[in-house]
Amino acid sequence: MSFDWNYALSLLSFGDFWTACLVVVALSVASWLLGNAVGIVAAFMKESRIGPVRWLASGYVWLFRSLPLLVLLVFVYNLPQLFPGLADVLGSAFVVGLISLVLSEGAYMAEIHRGGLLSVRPDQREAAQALGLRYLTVQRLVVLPQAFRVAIPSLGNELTTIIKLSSLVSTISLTEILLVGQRLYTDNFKVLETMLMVAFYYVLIVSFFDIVRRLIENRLDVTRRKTAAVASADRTDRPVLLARPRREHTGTPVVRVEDVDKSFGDNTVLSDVDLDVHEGEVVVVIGPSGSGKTTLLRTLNHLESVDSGRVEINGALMGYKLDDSGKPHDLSDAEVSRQRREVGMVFQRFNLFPHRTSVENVLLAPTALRLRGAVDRAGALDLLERVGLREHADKYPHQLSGGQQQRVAIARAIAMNPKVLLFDEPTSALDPELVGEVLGTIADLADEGRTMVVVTHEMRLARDVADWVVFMEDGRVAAQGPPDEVLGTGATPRVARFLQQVDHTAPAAEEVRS
Ligand SMILES: Nc1ncnc2c1ncn2[C@@H]1O[C@H](COP(=O)(O)OP(=O)(O)OP(=O)(O)O)[C@@H](O)[C@H]1O
Repeated sequence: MSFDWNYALSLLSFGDFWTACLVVVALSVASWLLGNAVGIVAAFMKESRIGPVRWLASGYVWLFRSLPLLVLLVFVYNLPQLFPGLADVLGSAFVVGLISLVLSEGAYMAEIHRGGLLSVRPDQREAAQALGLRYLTVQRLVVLPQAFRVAIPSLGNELTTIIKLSSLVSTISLTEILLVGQRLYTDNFKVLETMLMVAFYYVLIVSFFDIVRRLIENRLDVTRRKTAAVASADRTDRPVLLARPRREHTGTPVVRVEDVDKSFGDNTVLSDVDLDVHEGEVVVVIGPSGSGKTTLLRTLNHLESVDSGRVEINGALMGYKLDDSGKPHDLSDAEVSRQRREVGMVFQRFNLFPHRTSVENVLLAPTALRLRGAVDRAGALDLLERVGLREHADKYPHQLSGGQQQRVAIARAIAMNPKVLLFDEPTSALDPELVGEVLGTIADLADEGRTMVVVTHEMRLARDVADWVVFMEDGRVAAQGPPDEVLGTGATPRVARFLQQVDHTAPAAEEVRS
């Protein structure tokens, strides 16, 4: 018996196969889309802090990853025997196939999405929270797009798997490609010829979706875009900082910290901390590593809660409300997010959103929050102009130098027009030659009269830009006052020793004492 090529090729124009292809595509795409939705929900549930929610998701993933699809199909198909009310819905082989594939694939996709979610660095969530975005908005605009980009290759594989698994639905009489072939060869016994063409149709569909997957991957992966040469001609305001007239440490405080204590387990990180920051004042916080500077800064926008004491921004207690007996209760996510909009934050590692261009980073929060009078694209471009980066507006973070990224982060923070700007070691992650441009931008903001709290090891900032310097040691404010006093002749021996370590132009402790 010879292979009948003419017959095999004639099946290329056999209409039933093409109709069956459409059924396979519709079933596979619908299962993939719904499986993704189930998978994302299950992935979030598996990461939940609530035990029963986590157990429910784990149970689902465990059960449906263990069950063979064929068993599930037959089970779902026969459910109307137990529940006759389901006969209408489960009368269609397509619906039975869809439900079974979604349940089964959702379990696999949950693990893929969980991997994607875990790959998003926690500081991305923090940067979005610090902009005053609520939990769900943070997930939608910042976490999921980044997680999805990581998951896309594996999710593409799942679509291929689904397309192939859809052949199993022939067992419950869905007229898909395999069933069309089976019907043909039971009539004419040309098994090999028919199965060759069945294979051809599956390969065709899988190849088509492979191309689509690659296109989507390319589109979503912004890091594959060509890195335009980073122009060195952008404005780097001041090569050296100019000392500015000091502002008096008086008036109504924008930030008030009173008796704040904070521990991590047994480690007391802040103890009896008091601090006032007045409107238009630049407070620079210095001190040895581990003295609690960053933790103090993070309590100001409630990225870190306090154990006792109070933090007030513009007169409002940050993160808590007091009941009639004066007992503090946590504010809701929405209330804390609203408070955080008053406090801009710039992080040591910039924490720009890598899937958004510079201008989109600046616009993300104002657009998502739809605040009245919020900056629009023109406003965002103006802000980028102010930090000397107008011509880099459409570049992605990976196409910018560290100093440029930090200046975009500054523009992003001021786009919310906060009452106070916090800087957490804004130059520590920069190469030395890029430090000056960021310091210059901070000095410009000081000249504009912005209220700022800056944690830094840059003594130039403390000496030339600060109105008030706070020296922290072992979680306490060990000294505070105008820079000339704290860092100059009035420096305590401990501050003088610290200055000697970080700033070789400082006078030695002995000179200070004499
Ligand atoms: N989330 C956390 N969990 C546990 N311990 C923490 C946490 N954050 C900070 N700490 C601890 O708190 C102490 C103070 O840390 P913090 O980062 O505030 O100090 P710092 O003065 O900013 O130090 P550096 O100048 O090195 O950044 C350190 O001992 C640190 O290990």
